[in-house]
Amino acid sequence: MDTKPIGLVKGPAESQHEFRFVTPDKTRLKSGEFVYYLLNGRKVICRVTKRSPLRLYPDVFLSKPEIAPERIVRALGISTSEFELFEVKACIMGYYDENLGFVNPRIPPKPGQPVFLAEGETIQEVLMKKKVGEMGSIHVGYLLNRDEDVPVVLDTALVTSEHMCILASTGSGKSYLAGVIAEELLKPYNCAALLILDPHSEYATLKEVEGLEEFTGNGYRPYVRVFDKDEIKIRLSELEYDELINLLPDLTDKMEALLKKAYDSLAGTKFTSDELVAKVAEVSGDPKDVTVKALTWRIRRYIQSVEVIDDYVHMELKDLLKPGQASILQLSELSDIEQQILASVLLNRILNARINAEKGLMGERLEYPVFVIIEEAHRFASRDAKSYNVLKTILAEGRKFGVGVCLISQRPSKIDSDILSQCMTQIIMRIVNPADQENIKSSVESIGRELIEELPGLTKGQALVAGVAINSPVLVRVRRRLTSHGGMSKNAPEEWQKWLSLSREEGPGAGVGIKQKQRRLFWDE
Ligand SMILES: Nc1ncnc2c1ncn2[C@@H]1O[C@H](COP(=O)(O)OP(=O)(O)OP(=O)(O)O)[C@@H](O)[C@H]1O
Repeated sequence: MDTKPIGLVKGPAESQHEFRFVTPDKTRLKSGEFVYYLLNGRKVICRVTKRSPLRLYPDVFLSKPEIAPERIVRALGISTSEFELFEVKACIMGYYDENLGFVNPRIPPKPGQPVFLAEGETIQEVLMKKKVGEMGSIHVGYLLNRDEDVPVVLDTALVTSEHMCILASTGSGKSYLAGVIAEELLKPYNCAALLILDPHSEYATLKEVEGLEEFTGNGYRPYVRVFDKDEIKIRLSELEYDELINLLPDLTDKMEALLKKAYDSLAGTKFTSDELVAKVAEVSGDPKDVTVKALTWRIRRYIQSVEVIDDYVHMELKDLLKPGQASILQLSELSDIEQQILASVLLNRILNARINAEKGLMGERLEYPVFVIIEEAHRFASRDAKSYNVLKTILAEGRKFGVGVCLISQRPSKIDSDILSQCMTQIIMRIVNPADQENIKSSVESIGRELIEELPGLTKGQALVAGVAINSPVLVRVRRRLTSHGGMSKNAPEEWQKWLSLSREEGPGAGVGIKQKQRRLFWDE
């Protein structure tokens, strides 16, 4: 890296946090790049926030597109360097002190003081709380503006305790990145207890980690368990009263009162739907009453027919959540309501099990912190979702009990802002929708306006990472996945042509053979 200054400080600093410098550099000092100045021999890292030309070519020099303005300037005997100076605004981040960690000196540089482009090593030392492969680290990718690979690494402890969100328009690479984070969490330097709510069945490919060398060490090998629809069960008696009435449509006040009485007298037992029906009849005092009949019909029609709710079977938390294991719940075949109720019941049980373990209380316990990745989070975290209340509680209080959440969404404006603002690490990729951009500006305070403006210009696999798990917001190109990505965009023309060439091979009338081959082609490859 060049150790010559890249610019000189212009005038007195605007505040303790910001200053401007002048540079002839035409290409390197983009918004989001890092520079430094020296303070008592220490390198104080600053982030470039804006760059503007100091002097523009007169319009008349630009009137003939076939003649470059530099040629006109030279023909007039003026130096082109006069027109090639830029003013750059920089925001002071701080320096790294071995004892104190990251320190903001609050002493801006003096006018005329040199400014240098920060070396990758300095950026890592000052801005990253962890190094690649260090215990408790998540290597998400590399700095976007650099040709050399400057790793961007997050602090797992802060990501998992203070929650995270990944927000972007569809197709920007959210689930690819979430896969990278899940891989990191399953590495031997993390051994996470991870649960993934996967409404599009995109994460099953993480199972490949079990056979990869990179994930083993000191006798450790991660385990990935994929639960499909038939294995995803919650017991009826685990439902809160509110969740129960949410499942039953058009309840009259009388029906609700009856159900509440029956529910309360069964509370604490592992009751079945038949027992609930019997209890409704019993507490009413008149089993032939029309309200009893109407309520019984609803319980049979709307609870006994919902596959995810079972009288006896439920998923054991200890099977779902273990250090070194990822459990992937494939929810694609469940209705929205079933998904929300499942999330609500499961998250409630997880939180209670952690509270029991931390406070030494009786009941179901989980003895270690857990991390839950929730795809399509707007479905679970909007105010009208049945899982809203428990998510709100976990986002507010989960930190104390070791329940961390990663919310992933392409519609952040639909996520309640109280919930979003509790995600203390934010990864934001390309966002085009203005309502979503506004929502991010208001709920994600740590990101400056100038960085938010970069969001529409990001391309697939590029992200803005900010928050507690890193010392400064940075622009990142996401690293390559070690496992395959389950949510690959389909290449339709390629698949159409494969299908046709197969059907030609088989010849006309070979419909059954074509179907079999086609199935093999699309699903087994
Ligand atoms: N960092 C990356 N490197 C290489 N390919 C990537 C990267 N990120 C995303 N892609 C590719 O871009 C496509 C879309 O990515 P992905 O499925 O992660 O998007 P998404 O934001 O989750 O979309 P959706 O909201 O529709 O689920 C996929 O084909 C994926 O393989």
